[in-house]
Amino acid sequence: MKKLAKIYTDQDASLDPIKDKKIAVLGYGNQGRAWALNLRDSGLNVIVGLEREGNSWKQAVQDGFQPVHTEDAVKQADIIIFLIPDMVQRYVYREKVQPNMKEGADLVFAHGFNIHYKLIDPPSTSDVYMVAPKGPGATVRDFYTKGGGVPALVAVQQNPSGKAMEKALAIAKGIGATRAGVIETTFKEETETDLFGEQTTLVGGVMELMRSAFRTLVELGYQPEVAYFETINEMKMIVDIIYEKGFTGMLKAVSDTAKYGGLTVGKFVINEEVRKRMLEAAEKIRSGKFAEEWIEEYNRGSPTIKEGLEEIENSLEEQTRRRLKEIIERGKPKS
Ligand SMILES: NC(=O)c1ccc[n+]([C@@H]2O[C@H](COP(=O)([O-])OP(=O)(O)OC[C@H]3O[C@@H](n4cnc5c(N)ncnc54)[C@H](O)[C@@H]3O)[C@@H](O)[C@H]2O)c1
Ligand SMILES: CC(C)(O)[C@@H](O)C(=O)O
Ligand SMILES: [Mg+2]
Ligand SMILES: [Mg+2]
Repeated sequence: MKKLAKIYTDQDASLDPIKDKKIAVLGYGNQGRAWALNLRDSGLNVIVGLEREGNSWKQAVQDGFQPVHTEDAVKQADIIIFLIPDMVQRYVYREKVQPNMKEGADLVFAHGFNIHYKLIDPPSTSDVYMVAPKGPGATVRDFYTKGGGVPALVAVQQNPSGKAMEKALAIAKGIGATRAGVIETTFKEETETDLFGEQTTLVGGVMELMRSAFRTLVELGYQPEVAYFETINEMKMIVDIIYEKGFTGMLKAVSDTAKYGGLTVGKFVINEEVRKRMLEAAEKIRSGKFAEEWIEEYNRGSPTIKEGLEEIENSLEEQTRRRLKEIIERGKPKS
């Protein structure tokens, strides 16, 4: 049998190792805002560090922080958390963090990309660890304010103090993750599985599955509104049941006709060919080829992202959603 994962919860974690430390949260976007607010609400000493006095700065001020420029946050910090885009981290590290950080300050990540692919080479005197929430930033904040927490992975890359894991667990506790549970991993495992998940399932796979089904129905002459409700809108309801009760619970909640069709046609559509492509996607991540391609895309000004977003925004799926928005809003539960 495979070794069971090591899981930590609230009883295994204490805020003590970081309660007297100054924590610099660099970035105030998806994760940055959630972490800064949760860590502050957990009684920790947070300073928000930002590059420019732009939208993030305004948002941080509105949330009661007094943001400072990155280098000023870094100078004071015992713990420096990178919550800026992955592609930006190495430049900010090189230009603002490394020249200004206190010797031995901790470097903390929410995703292993820059360390695993060796884009950042941290000083040997720093603890380097990761707390990677397994959910979007807005959910990290939402669950925390409602007494819960989004599960996370923790990993230690460098540990000159010998206390890196205790501090990783303390941060995980501070953002609410240990209220759920935190799994110990490595930078390699987190980086590769996170990229694989977002590409093949969470972001790419699910979206393209829904879009392909929508387009098939529309091409066959069915009304786009009917196709939208069927192949896109209902997904949330089905996934909510999977979240609450697993696949078994979901299969119980649908008709026998849906069970039979789902159990047979699901495998016909998502077949061995698709699995082969999933393996290819994993290989591209593991070999570093995906990282190389993404760095190159970013260096060219991310044209593929820009085109992709524009194509989706103008797509029939999104046009249909805009038409159905009021119905969807009206139908949402009121409490
Ligand atoms: N988005 C998520 O929910 C999520 C989930 C798990 C892990 N992560 C990881 O968390 C980290 C942050 O991701 P995110 O999605 O929260 O980032 P984001 O795109 O929301 O980051 C935006 C913040 O970074 C700042 N920023 C943007 N460009 C910058 C630049 N050129 N220089 C300096 N600052 C800049 C912005 O001002 C803003 O404050 C990444 O390592 C990511 O992989 C994200
Ligand atoms: C929220 C996700 C997809 O899980 C995260 O991994 C990201 O990169 O945004
Ligand atoms: Mg990711
Ligand atoms: Mg992820």
